[in-house]
Amino acid sequence: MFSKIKIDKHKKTNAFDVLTFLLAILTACIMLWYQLGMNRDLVIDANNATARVESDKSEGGHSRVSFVKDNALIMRCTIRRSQTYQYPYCNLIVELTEKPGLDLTKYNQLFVTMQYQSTAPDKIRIYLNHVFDNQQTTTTYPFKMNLYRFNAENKIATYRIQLSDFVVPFWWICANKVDSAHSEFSNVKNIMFSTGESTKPRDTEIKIFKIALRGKWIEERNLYQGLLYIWIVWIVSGLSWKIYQLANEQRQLQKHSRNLLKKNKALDNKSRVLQEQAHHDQLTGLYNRSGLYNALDNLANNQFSLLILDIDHFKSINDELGHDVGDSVLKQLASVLKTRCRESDLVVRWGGEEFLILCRNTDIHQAELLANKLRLEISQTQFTIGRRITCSIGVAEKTTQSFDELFKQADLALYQSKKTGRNKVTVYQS
Ligand SMILES: Nc1nc2c(ncn2[C@@H]2O[C@H](COP(=O)(O)OP(=O)(O)OP(=O)(O)O)[C@@H](O)[C@H]2O)c(=O)[nH]1
Repeated sequence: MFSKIKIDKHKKTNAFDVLTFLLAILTACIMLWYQLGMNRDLVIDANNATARVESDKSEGGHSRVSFVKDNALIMRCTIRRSQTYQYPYCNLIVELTEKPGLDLTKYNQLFVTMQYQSTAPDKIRIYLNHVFDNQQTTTTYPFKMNLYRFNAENKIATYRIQLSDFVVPFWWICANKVDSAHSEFSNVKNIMFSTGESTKPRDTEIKIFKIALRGKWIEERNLYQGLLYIWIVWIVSGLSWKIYQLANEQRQLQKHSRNLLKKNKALDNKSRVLQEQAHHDQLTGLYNRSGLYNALDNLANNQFSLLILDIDHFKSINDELGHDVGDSVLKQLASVLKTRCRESDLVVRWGGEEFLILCRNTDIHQAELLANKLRLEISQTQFTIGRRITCSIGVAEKTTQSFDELFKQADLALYQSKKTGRNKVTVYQS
């Protein structure tokens, strides 16, 4: 009878939670993958590299340099002082590309596998030489030198250098007459290994076995930003979906509640009708026994009198004219009783041709008067059957006795009326 509202909230919540959990796992996997892998590598092997050497000779220096390619790029250099050039050096230049330059911004680490020997201690310099691709540059040099200095050991070792640790050397800033300069890697032509800044005469050897550049497929910032956006979109969509679901459920509940109210009202009406029917006699419409007992509950402390009215020789009407005619007499008599009694009186069909009239706030004398009035009225009523109908009445007053006792007293009085000739009113005498 009642419609069920389908709110599968639990299932929906679970699906959202499971998907959120999966997204969290996926996020963790991506972050782990990023830390352990997701690398892009550019490897320059000594055997395949294009390299050359140079010394300060071109600038008036006396240093000597030689180059050998034998499983490694080997530069041997003798640093010598000179009167004409005061910064002696040797350079081993490894070309990255034949084209103008390589974009190294996608890389963040430089790995160099090398060995360094020197008769006097000094640092090594690595330059990443960025070439300016427009001809309008105002600098003295056509390239920007990104420098990193470090102590190399006299054994084969791999050095890991962050590209962010490269700086533009002070002499380059001075030579180009600029206030400051930031390292730049978008168009790097070559990697240059240079002897240190010491002017002390010495013999040095630099062996380069392998150069590698490593970067991530995606920048760390972009990755975390992307993940953040995905989570924001997910949470906002999830919340919107939940709000939509809640609104939907609320609508359903409101609809259901309206339906229930309607049904409740209909049931109330039906119950009222059934209650009315249960308390009334179907033939006459008067109260029945159940209606009387229901009314008695509210009359416990009230003063009232009881009349029991019984039609005289009713059986003969039934026998002679038929049951239907008898029914019509009962209906007509009920109508007379209803019309003649007060609103506050309770007119009851007790059963068969017997009626009870319960008169509120009525003493025995008033009740007797009413009984006689009714008896007279009935005896003078023109019944449709065209026969005179009379009735006998017994009257008793409620004092302290129970209703059953009161009924017995009125019934005794009725019996007296019948016994002494009918069409009579008898008042119970205790
Ligand atoms: N038509 C009809 N008759 C009923 C109904 N209920 C009871 N009766 C009849 O009422 C008659 C009552 O008869 P009795 O108890 O002998 O009483 P009476 O004939 O009125 O005789 P007294 O009461 O002694 O005057 C019976 O014939 C019942 O069948 C009813 O609902 N309709």
